[in-house]
Amino acid sequence: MDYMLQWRVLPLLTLLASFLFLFYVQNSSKSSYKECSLLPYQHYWITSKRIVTPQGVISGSVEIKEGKILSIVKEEDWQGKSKVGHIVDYEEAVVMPGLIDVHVHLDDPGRAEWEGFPSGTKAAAAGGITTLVDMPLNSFPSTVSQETLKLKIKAAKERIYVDVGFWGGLVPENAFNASALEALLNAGVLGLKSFMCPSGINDFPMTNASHIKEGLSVLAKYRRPLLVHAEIQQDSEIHLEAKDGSDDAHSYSTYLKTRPPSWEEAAIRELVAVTKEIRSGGLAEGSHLHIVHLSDSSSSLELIKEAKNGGDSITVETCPHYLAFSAEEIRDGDTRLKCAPPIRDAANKEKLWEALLEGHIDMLSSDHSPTVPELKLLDDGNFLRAWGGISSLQFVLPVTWSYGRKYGVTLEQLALWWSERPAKLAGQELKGAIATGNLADIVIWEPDVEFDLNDDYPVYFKHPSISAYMGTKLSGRVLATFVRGNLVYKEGKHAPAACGVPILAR
Ligand SMILES: NC(=O)N[C@H]1NC(=O)NC1=O
Ligand SMILES: [Zn+2]
Ligand SMILES: [Zn+2]
Repeated sequence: MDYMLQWRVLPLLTLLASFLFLFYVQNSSKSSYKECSLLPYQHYWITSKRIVTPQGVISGSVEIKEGKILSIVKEEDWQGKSKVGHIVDYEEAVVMPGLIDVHVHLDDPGRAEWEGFPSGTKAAAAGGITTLVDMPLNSFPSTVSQETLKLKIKAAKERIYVDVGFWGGLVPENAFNASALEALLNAGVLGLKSFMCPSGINDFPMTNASHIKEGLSVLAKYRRPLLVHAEIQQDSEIHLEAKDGSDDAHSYSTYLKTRPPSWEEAAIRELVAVTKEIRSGGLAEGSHLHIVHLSDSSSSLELIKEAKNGGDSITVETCPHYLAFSAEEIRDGDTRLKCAPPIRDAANKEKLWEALLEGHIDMLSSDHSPTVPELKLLDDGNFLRAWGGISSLQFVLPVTWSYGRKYGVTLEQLALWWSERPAKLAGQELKGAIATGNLADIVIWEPDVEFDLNDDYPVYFKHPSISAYMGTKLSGRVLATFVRGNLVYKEGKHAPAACGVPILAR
């Protein structure tokens, strides 16, 4: 090519390449929009004989348009109504608000080999969870500042299949630094979380009552909750070091003795004293305390009931593993069931169910706290050294249903414990119920379909072998999960693109 010709052709080629590039960018963003959902409609109806609404279970249809619930029509009012849009008929399957799990450790960034945003949120979607709130610890660094929250958001971006909010950490380092806490809250955490005993994670130290009081008073201005892991180590108990390495370390009863109910009781007593102080100081407006994963259904629960009756703004959650298992049945060396506070005896479990059914326990959460199999020490079975935490994220709906049936649990109760009340705690007023104007976060499931959690079962969270539920039979199969109107999961298949969004409080 001669020199002059090159001069004319090159700019033309560059122009052509630019056009092609722009065309590609435009179209790839268009196709990724469609990849968010396995259903190619923006306006459609979900029909079923069993739709769980705050007004009860109805037979009818839910109209969804551009991610929101546009209307809910009962079957008897359906005739004569003009039906614009596609109809998906789920017949007898249950249509319920998507679950909101307010207590999940996704460990991303920093310990993504334990769990991760893609794996954790795929598991959530397959289990009917449409929103989860990520805990500030077990990832690295811990989410204790504006900067570390940014790292979380960056790690979550375009990698989450359901919506994800974040709790920030209240730790000694930031507790007396109101401007640091405000920066973290302004950056969008939905509230703060702290520990009253060692957390098991070095960069997440425990707090005392004065840290907690400071945290609660800053949070009150934002009307966001403080979540607390309520256990305080008591002196009188057997020393871990003395027992470690002995045969006893393989027996569950040894571990159980190391964390008696008095640990929970001491923590809750102290927390209630703090809320009383805040009230007497006239600072209670907007302040809210949430106790995570209650296991002790005796004295600790009584203290919570008293405080609630006295007008304190307190809520409490428990987890499916405390409702499904009891200490008596945990085999020696089965560290899959090690968690803190520990799973207690069968009588304690019965009382937990009673408290839940009577409304003294407000909600449920998974406390999905995974690790790698090596740290669960499954081969060795040393309860004192193994990682404490139960992997369960994908299974919480069928577990609550399967174990709750014998107590007469209703679909409305499931929606209350897993959607409505968690939505309120997380400040998500457009989520948590199938109601006109809300976001279309919905799970479709078949309560009577049983399945075995065997090795062939598709589990999406990492390391299913450490989950205490593997090897059990459950009832309640999730058919489909919709997040803001996107069908993100359908019968073993996820939408191609991860279109969940980070939820930031403002
Ligand atoms: N660090 C951490 O996730 N700890 C959790 N595990 C557990 O069993 N209880 C917890 O608080
Ligand atoms: Zn905890
Ligand atoms: Zn936890």
